[in-house]
Amino acid sequence: MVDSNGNNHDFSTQSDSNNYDRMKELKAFDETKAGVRGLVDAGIKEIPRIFISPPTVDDNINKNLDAESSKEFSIPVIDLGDIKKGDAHQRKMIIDQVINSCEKFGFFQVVNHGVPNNLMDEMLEKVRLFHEQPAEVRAAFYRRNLKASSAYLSNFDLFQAPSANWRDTYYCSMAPTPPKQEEIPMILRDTLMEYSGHVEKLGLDLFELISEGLGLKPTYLKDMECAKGWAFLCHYYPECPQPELTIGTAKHADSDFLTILLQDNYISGLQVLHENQWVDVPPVPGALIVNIGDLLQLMSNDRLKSVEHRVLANLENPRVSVACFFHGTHLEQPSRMYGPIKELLSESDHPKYRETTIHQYLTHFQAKGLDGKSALDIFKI
Ligand SMILES: O=C(O)CCC(=O)C(=O)O
Ligand SMILES: [Fe+2]
Repeated sequence: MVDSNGNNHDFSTQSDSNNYDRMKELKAFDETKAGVRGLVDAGIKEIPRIFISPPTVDDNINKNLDAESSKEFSIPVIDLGDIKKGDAHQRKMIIDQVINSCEKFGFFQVVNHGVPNNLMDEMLEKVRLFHEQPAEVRAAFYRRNLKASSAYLSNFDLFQAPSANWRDTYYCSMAPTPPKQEEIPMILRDTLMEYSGHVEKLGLDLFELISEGLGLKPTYLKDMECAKGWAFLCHYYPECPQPELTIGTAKHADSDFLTILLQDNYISGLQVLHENQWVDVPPVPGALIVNIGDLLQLMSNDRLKSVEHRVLANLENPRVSVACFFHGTHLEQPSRMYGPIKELLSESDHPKYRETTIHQYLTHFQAKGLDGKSALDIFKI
C-alpha cells in the first residue's frame, strides 16, 4: 500500500509465512501513520500477518463470528433517573443493583444518566468523521508516545502484544490537566469538551453510589481522587475483510478505577467474559456502559470485579466507541499508594493485594500489552 508520504509498503499476508520479519512489518505499518483505516482504504483483501491472532487460551471460547455467544446471561441495565427524585428507598435499590452488577458481572449499562442523547450521538459522529478524514490529515496527529496528552495511533501496544488489533484510536488525556485546546483535533474539540463535562458529573455520581454500596462514606472514592483524572479513548474499528482471523480489541481488563463507555448505536461487537462464556453487550439506545477497572478491584479487595472483555472485528461496517477511563491523578501525585481499603478488611478478610502506585501498575500494564493475562496478578499477596 502507499502511505500518506507516497512511500510504498508491502505487508505479508498469511500465505507468506516463510518470509516474515514481524518487527519490520510492525514498523512499516506504524510508519504509514494511516492506521488500520489506511489498509482498508488501500483495498486489501487479506489481512496482513501482523493482525492474525495466535491461538490463545480462550480459543475454546470461540472467537468465530459465526459461533453463538451465550444467550443465558445479559448485562443489567440500570435506570438512574429515579435517583434525582430524592427518594431514599429508590436510592438504596439502585445502589444494590449497581453493587450486585459490579460483583457479578463487573459491567452494567445505565439509562437516564444525565448525558444528553443528542450529545452522545454527536460524539460518536465526530469520532467517525475524525477517523474517516483523508490519511494525511490524520497523520498529522499520529504519535507513538504514551505520555502525549493528545494522540492518534493504532494499537498502543503494537510492539508488545502477541498480535495487532483491528483498531485505531484517538487518545486524549482530559483531566486533571487537559491538553492545550489547539492540540485536540478541531473536528472533535468542542464536542469532546462538552461531553467530558457531562461524563465527569456521571463519574462522580457513580463513585458516590459505589462508595455507599460498599458501606463507606459517600465521598470515599472521590476523596481518594478516583474521579479527578480521566482520559478518552476514541476507538474506530474499520470493517475487516477477514474478521475471523483477527480481533478488534483483544481480551483484557481495564487499567483504571472505572470506565464509562459510549458504544456505537448500531454495530455490536463488545463481549464480556462471564462464567467462562462470552456475553454480548448489545447497543441499547441512550445507554452508557459502565465497568469496574483493575484499580477498583484491587481497592475493594476483589469484591468488585474488573472483568475481561473484548471487541470482535466485523466484515461489513466500521464501529465507533468512546471509552472514558477514570485513572486517578498518577501524573500529578506519582507517589500516592493504592491498596485494599482498610475499612473493608476484617479478621476473616485479609488484604489480597499489596499496595502500589498507579504509575507502577500502569507501567506494568503497558509493558505487557493486551496479552490476555491479568495485570493485577503481580500485585497479589
Ligand atoms: O470499543 C469498545 O466497545 C471497548 C473498548 C475497550 O474495551 C477499551 O478501550 O478498554
Ligand atoms: Fe476495555
